[in-house]
Amino acid sequence: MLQPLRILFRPKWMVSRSSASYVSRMRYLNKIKEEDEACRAALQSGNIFLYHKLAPLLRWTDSGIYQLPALQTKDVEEILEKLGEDKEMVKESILINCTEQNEAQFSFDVGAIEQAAVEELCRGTFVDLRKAFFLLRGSEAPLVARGQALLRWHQTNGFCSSTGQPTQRNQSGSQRVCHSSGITYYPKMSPVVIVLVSDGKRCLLGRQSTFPRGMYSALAGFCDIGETMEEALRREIAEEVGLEVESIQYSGSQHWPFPQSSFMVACHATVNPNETQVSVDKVELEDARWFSLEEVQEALTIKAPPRNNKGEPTVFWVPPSYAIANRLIQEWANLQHLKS
Ligand SMILES: NC(=O)C1=CN([C@@H]2O[C@H](COP(=O)(O)OP(=O)(O)OC[C@H]3O[C@@H](n4cnc5c(N)ncnc54)[C@H](O)[C@@H]3O)[C@@H](O)[C@H]2O)C=CC1
Ligand SMILES: [Mg+2]
Repeated sequence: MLQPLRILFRPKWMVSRSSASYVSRMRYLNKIKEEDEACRAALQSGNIFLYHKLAPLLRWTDSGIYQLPALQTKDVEEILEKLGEDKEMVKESILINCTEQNEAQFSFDVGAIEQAAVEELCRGTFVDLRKAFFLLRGSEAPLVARGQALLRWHQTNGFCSSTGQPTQRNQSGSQRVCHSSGITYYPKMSPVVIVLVSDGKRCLLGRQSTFPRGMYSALAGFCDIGETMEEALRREIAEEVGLEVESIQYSGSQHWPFPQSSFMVACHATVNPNETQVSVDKVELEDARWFSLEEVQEALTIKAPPRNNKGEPTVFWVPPSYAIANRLIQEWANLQHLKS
């Protein structure tokens, strides 16, 4: 049922980049991920993003977005010393990526230290990622989310679920081992399918009661263990809106940090235009309904929805551009134009 991959969107990395530099960067990253000594050396000259109880340190800019300050390891050591902490703590940093100049990037949670003191020394603020995510630059948002996801995973996997003994991380933080049982634990994501259903003329969007007022999104659901992505997609649509999909086309994927790490696999799907009667599962969704191209186009133009005096949005709007749901909706609208 899954149709062959067709590139609807051209990711930025496909545009023009020398493959040699990409290959050498990935090999370097893999080396420092796997080899403790190499990772310790990379940390010496690396960049660190600070978090406080998982809230990233950010700076508000004049252009109305947050900027992610990258601190040098020696700066973080200095801050720790100024605050009377052991500078060796910096070795707890977790490797998240490396720049095109092969500078390793790490995340480090200073949750045990007084928040305001660190904020003052760093000239930034620790902001809840839910509030900051859509106010970050497109290149920085995935990095912040990845750093947070890895820190959260380490903070919640300190003990072996088989023996109850403490687990030990490697230097990069790419795994944790229980030496008593020999079990190795790796950071985990939950696979989720997200799908934009179309009947050929309209698309189906739904909202959960927890969504901000007026916001509708593509339908999504966690994959059950042992399921293929296609099976999960078919089941979720049947469960949530009582429809049976006829065809599926893969679009793209995204790491999504909320509420925890999900691996979002985004697809388009079609239903029989003669069988479009929606029956909403009210436990999962507050509402789901068909939207015309005109309605969707209007919603796609809204950057920040107008709000009433209680601060609630007053119009129909869709998730912002970083959310893969937005990309699905945009692709669907583009396709309708090509058809007409
Ligand atoms: N990036 C994007 O554009 C969008 C992302 N999403 C994300 O997709 C995810 C899944 O969507 P839902 O409709 O909520 O899923 P869903 O339809 O599977 O319902 C959620 C329920 O599934 C169960 N569940 C099963 N496995 C779970 C797991 N590993 N983690 C948490 N709950 C699990 C829980 O009972 C939970 O209440 C959400 O985390 C949401 O944030 C949703 C829409 C847009
Ligand atoms: Mg759902």
